Amino acid sequence: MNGRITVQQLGKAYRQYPARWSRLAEWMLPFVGPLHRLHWVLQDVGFDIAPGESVGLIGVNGAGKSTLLKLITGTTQPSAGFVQAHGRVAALLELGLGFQPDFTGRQNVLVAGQLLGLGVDEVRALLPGILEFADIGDYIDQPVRVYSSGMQMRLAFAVATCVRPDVLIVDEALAVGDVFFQQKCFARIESFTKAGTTLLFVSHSAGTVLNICDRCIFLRNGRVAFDGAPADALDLYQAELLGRLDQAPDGITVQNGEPAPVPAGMAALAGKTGSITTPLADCVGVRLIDQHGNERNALLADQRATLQIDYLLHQAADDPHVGFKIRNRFGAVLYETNSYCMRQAPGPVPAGSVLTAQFTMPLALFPDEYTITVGLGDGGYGEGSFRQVLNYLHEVTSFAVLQNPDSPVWSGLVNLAPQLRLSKH
Ligand SMILES: Nc1ncnc2c1ncn2[C@@H]1O[C@H](COP(=O)(O)OP(=O)(O)OP(=O)(O)O)[C@@H](O)[C@H]1O
Repeated sequence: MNGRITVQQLGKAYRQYPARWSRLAEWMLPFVGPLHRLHWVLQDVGFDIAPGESVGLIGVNGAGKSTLLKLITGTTQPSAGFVQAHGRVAALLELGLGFQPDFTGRQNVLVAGQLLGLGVDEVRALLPGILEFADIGDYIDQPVRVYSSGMQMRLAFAVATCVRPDVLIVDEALAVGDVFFQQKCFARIESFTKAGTTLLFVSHSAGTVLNICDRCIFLRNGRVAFDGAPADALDLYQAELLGRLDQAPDGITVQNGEPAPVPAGMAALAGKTGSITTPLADCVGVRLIDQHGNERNALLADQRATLQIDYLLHQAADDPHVGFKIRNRFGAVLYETNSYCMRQAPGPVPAGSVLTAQFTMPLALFPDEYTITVGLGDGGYGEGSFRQVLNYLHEVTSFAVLQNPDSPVWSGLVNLAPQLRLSKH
């Protein structure tokens, strides 16, 4: 049945030779007998993934995740056992590797599309959508060798996902391009899974696995150590990362990193995926200012920063309110608020005036890239709804949070900055 992945007693071994010349010696002197030993990187792996399931695959470096994905896609052959993915399989593993450097992007799309099993006419019909998604402009008619690696990945992702596959295999380590493009990729992956595509997803991010997957396989030393609920698999994985799996697997829990729910009543702003512009107001500035008053797009974690948003009102507004939203690279909303929710109001603002809102806060975020969405509403009511949305700019800019050498070491999404008290009894 299309979309099913069957894996039975699967094993993969590589030959290991004691020295560089041994491979040659083994070949030239067969009577000496084998000089290699087999290094099993996957052993006795078995599972069945039903059509439409979203399954995470986790494990530390070297656990065998990439090898398993390559066996499923048929890029490499098993040494033992059986593996099959049924239906049309799209794999986002080594994106862009198949491109011919001297062909233009457009020519490569035609070739790559045919490798996916599409006819020339089908690829031509899909081309406008592919170009729109990749968004690399005139570069499409340049040879691929002049592309940046980000551009190659954009184009490769756009082609590989130009039709909905029955099985989608993604290695998140290849998370492509800038933060905006990553969000676009995740949105596309999500639309496929909603429409019934089976997803097998390698990830190191607990938040992403919990958001996307309904089941998770934890590989350890080339074997399936756990197959079941993502939260349990992540507990075990985290325990292995902490080096405690053998001692205390039950005593360790993982912060699941789920984004805070959107406050009730903010749907007027939060529910839109695109931007809204009206002739009533224009956003004329979104800037992040560090604690020394300098405008920056990269700031140190845990330091105070001010987000300044300036709106020029072309028409008088009775009760205007400014808001913002910060998302991470996976599109999760980490924080959002607006002046109405903060119980402050500038009062009526006449036409031609600029309304400036400054939100000052500690940037208690994990070092990474984030996007900012801003909005202006008029007439707040309820828990943060507006009679009228005057402007809403979805992901209008991005900024980076840099590691702060003065902060204690932590991981997760936000720095809860705990006060620690140790005692002995
Ligand atoms: N072609 C190869 N020849 C020999 N050994 C290999 C080969 N490919 C992979 N291995 C070995 O197989 C093991 C599993 O590698 P694999 O890349 O599948 O792990 P992984 O879980 O994907 O790791 P990572 O998270 O670092 O990508 C490793 O010990 C690796 O050195």
